[in-house]
Amino acid sequence: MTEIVDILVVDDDAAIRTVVSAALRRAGYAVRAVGTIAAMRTAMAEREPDVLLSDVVLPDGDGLDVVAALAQTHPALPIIVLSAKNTLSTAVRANEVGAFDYLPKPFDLDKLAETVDSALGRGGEPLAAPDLLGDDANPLIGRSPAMQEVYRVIARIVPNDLTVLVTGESGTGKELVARAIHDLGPRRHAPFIALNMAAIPRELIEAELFGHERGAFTGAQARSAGKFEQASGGTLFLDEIGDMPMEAQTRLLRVLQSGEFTTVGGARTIRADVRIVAATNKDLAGRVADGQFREDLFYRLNVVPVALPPLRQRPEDIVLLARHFLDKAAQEGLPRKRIDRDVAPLLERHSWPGNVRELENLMRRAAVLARDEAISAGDLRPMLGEATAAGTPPLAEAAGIAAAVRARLLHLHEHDPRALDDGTLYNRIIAEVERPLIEAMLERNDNNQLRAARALGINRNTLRKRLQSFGML
Ligand SMILES: Nc1ncnc2c1ncn2[C@@H]1O[C@H](COP(=O)(O)OP(=O)(O)OP(=O)(O)O)[C@@H](O)[C@H]1O
Repeated sequence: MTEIVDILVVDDDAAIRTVVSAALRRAGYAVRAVGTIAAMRTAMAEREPDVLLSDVVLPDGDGLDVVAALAQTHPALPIIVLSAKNTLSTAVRANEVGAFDYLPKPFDLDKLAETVDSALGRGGEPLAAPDLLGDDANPLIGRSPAMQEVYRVIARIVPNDLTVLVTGESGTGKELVARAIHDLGPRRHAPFIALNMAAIPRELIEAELFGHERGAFTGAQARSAGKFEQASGGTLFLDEIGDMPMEAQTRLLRVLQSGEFTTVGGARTIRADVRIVAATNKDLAGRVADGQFREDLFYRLNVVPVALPPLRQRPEDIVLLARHFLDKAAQEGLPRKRIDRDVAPLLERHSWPGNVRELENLMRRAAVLARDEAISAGDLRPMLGEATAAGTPPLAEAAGIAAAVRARLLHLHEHDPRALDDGTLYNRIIAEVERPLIEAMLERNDNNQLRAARALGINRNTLRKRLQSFGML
């Protein structure tokens, strides 16, 4: 006779109890389903189940508190948390309190059966030490299945020290994820230190990372602690890791292998007590193939990959994020605005080359520029560049010139690829950066060309030539 596996489902929603029970019975399990914590206790006293599936918000208490208690009293019982509160902190908390897995609602019934199967196979060993509790901050917004998958990965890596590589296009939230991993984990009381490889001169990267002794190189007048030392006990975020020069890569690899580093020009060896989170918007595997990135370092960094999906692949999140950014803008003192229902299709069909950052900037601009309290599709269309003939948004759309240029190139790649090869790209992009700069400096100097040219550090004739080329003279 085959052994009967008994599953107890706790959910106050009768429809979910019915659907889940039917799916699990079809998969060959015996199922009992109850709607409250009190009823669950009675059912557990009658007979201990082989797997428990519990909702988070229950009428007589918090399901996660119950899971935490059960993880102590019934360490062998695998518990799967079902939740409609699909936030990063729910995923992290479920993991911390010792749940075997976390399934965000609505879930796929096949996935449910699969999770129950693997819970039984695993024997219910909790995934994480149940002793740390993240705070309730939910820095990441998004309920799309793609973001839920990201939360599940983050929840699993938060409690340990594994090196993480966050990938994704520019503006998808890589830095935010790195901060969340730090803020929710055991190192949260120590510093989070970020270093952007693309933003510092190549020859200074090693000194920035490892620190230097007095006189280590020209200009090194005093000893300086590097980022590894500053981040001690905490997290070191290496942004744009794909831009790290080869020599620095070799040194970083050595640190990851030995757990120690030596300051530049110094004999001092220091133990590296940091968690490394690296990020890139480049195809790092491609760089390895081209010989621009060390393969061994790639594997060391890529212990746990977290891939952030571009915004255009998670349209369900767009309106949610738009509301969040309007709220944030209002908290920062910008006019409080809301979005009309009719804007959702417009936002959802835009391609978002600058991803979440582009949406955030758009909402800030709309908060300032829209006349009514409700932002309409009519307000947004020109800001999204839909009204312009070329269909390209102005460069200022994205924050940061490098990000703006990348966003523009992506946009051209998607909408007007021929423009990328027509031989005018350099001048066009430079003009777009240069013109607002010159305009701003003229304005600041009351249209006095000589003063504006001096402030810019260019010759007055050069300034005049540029103004002519812009048709401004
Ligand atoms: N899921 C999200 N929820 C809320 N805010 C988000 C989310 N993703 C990104 N943001 C916001 O969007 C902006 C860009 O995010 P972030 O700087 O983390 O992107 P990035 O991928 O590191 O970009 P880059 O590659 O250009 O450095 C930030 O202001 C961030 O707070």
